[in-house]
Amino acid sequence: MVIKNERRNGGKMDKVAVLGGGSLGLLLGGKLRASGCDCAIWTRTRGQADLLNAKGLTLEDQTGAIVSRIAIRASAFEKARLSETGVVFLAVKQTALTAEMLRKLSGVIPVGGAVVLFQNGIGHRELLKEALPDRQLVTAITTEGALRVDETTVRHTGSGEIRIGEEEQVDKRLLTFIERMLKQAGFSVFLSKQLEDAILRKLLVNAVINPLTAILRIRNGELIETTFRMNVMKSLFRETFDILSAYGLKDEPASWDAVVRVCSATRLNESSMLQDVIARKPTEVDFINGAICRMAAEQGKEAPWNTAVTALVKAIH
Ligand SMILES: NC(=O)C1=CN([C@@H]2O[C@H](COP(=O)(O)OP(=O)(O)OC[C@H]3O[C@@H](n4cnc5c(N)ncnc54)[C@H](OP(=O)(O)O)[C@@H]3O)[C@@H](O)[C@H]2O)C=CC1
Ligand SMILES: CC(C)(CO)C(=O)C(=O)O
Repeated sequence: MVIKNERRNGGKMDKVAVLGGGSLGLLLGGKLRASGCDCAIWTRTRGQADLLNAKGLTLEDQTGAIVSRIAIRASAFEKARLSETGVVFLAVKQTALTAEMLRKLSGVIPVGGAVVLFQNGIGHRELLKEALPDRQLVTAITTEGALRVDETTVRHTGSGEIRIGEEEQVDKRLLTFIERMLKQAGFSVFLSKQLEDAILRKLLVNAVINPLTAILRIRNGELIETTFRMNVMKSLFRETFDILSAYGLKDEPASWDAVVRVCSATRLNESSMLQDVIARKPTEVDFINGAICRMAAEQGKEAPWNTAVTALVKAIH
């Protein structure tokens, strides 16, 4: 199917955009656009934007079967412009949030604009708050699974949910707008006043599953297949839970069950850290296990397991 190549947004300001043409960005952008939202995808390279404009985006289900082909409006981030009250869904890795990137973001997102943060791990909210004063920052935690197959194809590897923080400093109408937009695109969305708990729980899951699958080069489900792997998982889990419990994480047995459940529910997934290791890209380990080590240090505790997995993941390449 040939899709009309839309005018690049030279001079045109976007009202809604997804920054990042990777796994999550293509899933968000594709589904938003398919639901009728006039959302643009901002990519790192001009080449990917050209391909998306020319070919559209192919959305696959978890078996790899094509679900839909969607006409897309894409532009390279260097050419991007956001309207005064625009919303950007930030779908880049934490490793991309360099000083240069933060400077660019502050040039593209006008005062009053909004950014929805989807990153795993912690630390990015504080970084962006400092770099983007007077913009509305919305934190999202998602258990959706996405995998970029190629520059114009994304596989929806697992349906989950999107929790959006209902923080006091964020305009309620903006939150409702974002919630409605994502729901219309087919996502399960919840506004939550207790997002901190969801952030800690996701951090725990990522801190256990991601480094071990990356080091052992196995899929999520293979982690719970042998007693040896379960023992290693349990040790990393116990240490991480103990450190996070000082920040309010509760119920160790239920938390362990949740980690095992995620392994089983996403058993065929390669974790995002394993995908990065295979693609020889920098991983988010510093913002997951590295962050746990820093939290331990603040409490005057040792974190030998988190220290070791951080070092091992970094040592792979
Ligand atoms: N994938 C998933 O299922 C989930 C991901 N997340 C989180 O979402 C975030 C994104 O993850 P994911 O989509 O998997 O990551 P990917 O690596 O697949 O995608 C990141 C995208 O960001 C782009 N990018 C990097 N630097 C820039 C830049 N300077 N300007 C514009 N684009 C840039 C990359 O471009 P290029 O490819 O050209 O380098 C890439 O397309 C991560 O923090 C992850 O932890 C959370 C839950 C689920
Ligand atoms: C939940 C999990 C582990 C699913 O793969 C994930 O979030 C990731 O890979 O980063």
